[in-house]
Amino acid sequence: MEFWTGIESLRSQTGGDIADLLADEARNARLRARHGAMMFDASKTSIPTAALDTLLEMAAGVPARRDAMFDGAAINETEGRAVLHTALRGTRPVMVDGADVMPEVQDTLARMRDFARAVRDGSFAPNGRITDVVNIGIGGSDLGPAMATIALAPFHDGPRCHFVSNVDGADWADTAKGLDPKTTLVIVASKTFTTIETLTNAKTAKAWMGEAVADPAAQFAALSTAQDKTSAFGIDLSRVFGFADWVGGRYSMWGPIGLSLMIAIGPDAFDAFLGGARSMDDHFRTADLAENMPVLLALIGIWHHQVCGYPTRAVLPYDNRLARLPAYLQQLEMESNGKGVTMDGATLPGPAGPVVWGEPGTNGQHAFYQLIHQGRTPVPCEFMVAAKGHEPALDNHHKLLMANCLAQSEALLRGRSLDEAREKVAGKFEGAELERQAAHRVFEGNRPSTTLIYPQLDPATLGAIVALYEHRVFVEGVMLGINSFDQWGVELGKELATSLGPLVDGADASGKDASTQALLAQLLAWRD
Ligand SMILES: O=P(O)(O)OC[C@H]1O[C@H](O)[C@H](O)[C@@H](O)[C@@H]1O
Repeated sequence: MEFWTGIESLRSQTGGDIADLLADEARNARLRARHGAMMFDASKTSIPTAALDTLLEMAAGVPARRDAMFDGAAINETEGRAVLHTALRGTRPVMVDGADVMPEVQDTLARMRDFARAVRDGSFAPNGRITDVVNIGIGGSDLGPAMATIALAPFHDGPRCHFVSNVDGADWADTAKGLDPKTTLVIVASKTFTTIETLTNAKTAKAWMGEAVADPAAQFAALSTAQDKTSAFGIDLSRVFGFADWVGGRYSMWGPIGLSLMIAIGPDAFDAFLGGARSMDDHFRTADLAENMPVLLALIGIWHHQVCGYPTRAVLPYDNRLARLPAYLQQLEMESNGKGVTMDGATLPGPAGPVVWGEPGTNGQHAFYQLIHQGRTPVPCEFMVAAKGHEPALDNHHKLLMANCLAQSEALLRGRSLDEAREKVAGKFEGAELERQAAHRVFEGNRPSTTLIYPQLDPATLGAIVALYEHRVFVEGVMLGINSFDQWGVELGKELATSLGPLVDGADASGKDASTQALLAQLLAWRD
């Protein structure tokens, strides 16, 4: 069925009562997917079984495209590239342009392991044992390892890892403050090695190190597809870890871009992380569409955004160590599917990806949940929670965390009726004031949420969660008929920043619009 025709046909099925729908256990079971020890439950949404069937029909083209991706076809058509981040964690041969890419992937992984071990055991110690690692990168060369390094804190047994991304000198300055240049390893992570933020920070780091050691470049490593540029920067090829252009930046933490994570948690735990993602790949490749977890997430996403018209979705991990997951998913989802053009160049007839945002629970509850519960625009909430924390002595905290997570999805579902609200305030107010006070305490309810649960956040589980979201983005992109693997929308700002460079140094700004001229004039006046 043609996608937008299908979307139109589904609109008449929206607005159902979730509590009523939940009475149908056969429906609920179809909205639950399991993989390994993970369970995803989407039964607290308004999707009726018939709509799920239609959405599954609309996804009929996904398997062929999925297989093309795993097999190395050039599905990133605007850049003429294969999309093979799955090969970075894979074991099967994959042919690109007639050659198997896996030997090189394995070889680079083996070099990363050797280097990570040498840093961790102190055999790599140009000016003393490495105590701190600073990853300098931005976007896909930062968010993945930064998110995962926080997520896997209980598994850290290597040097401390820091992440500098912003061109704002504050980022570097605040990070460098506590560091000893003699015992710091700087990893410059940039797929292209042309990103101005990263190169600016890398040069600053080199100068900082040069004040303390004779050969600063000896304490630098680089992660990039551009070895000519890493060499020009002065980094010896033995510490350059390359990858091919078929790895998209926001899909790259499974390979060299994950080096800082590997140094933090060790090569074995990193292997477990890859293994978790690989198991999700296998599930995605082989499970029936109706039982396929990434497919189910994608169908829920399409139901909420394209069919129901909800403009955003919130990712709410009740897992403090997943604090950076929403930021990571913002890039993964919004850079991949924030598109307005179909693969063949036509304007999309409807919206592509939604706005993705979020914060860990329970913090968000005391900040923005007010709007989620009583604002006029429903926000589909994607909760996640583990059965166990990593602090057995603080299990009372973990039980509260689980109770809060479940309570929020229940509150969104049930709401509070006017009668219940009246009961709450009866005795405190009377007459018209009672009615007024009660009205403020009404929760509409019937608000959708999904919940992903898992036994404990460990490397394999994190790998599986991230791969789950990667494939969800893929399925949504295929169904929308867009290219999820380019990012032309970030180019214009970069070009204009280059043209503004001389202007912030005082060059003639008369070619700029009136607003830009006024802002520039005031900024420059304040610099005098
Ligand atoms: O890894 P790099 O080449 O330095 O790129 C870093 C980031 O910059 C770009 O602007 C893209 O939007 C991102 O997809 C990319 O991850």
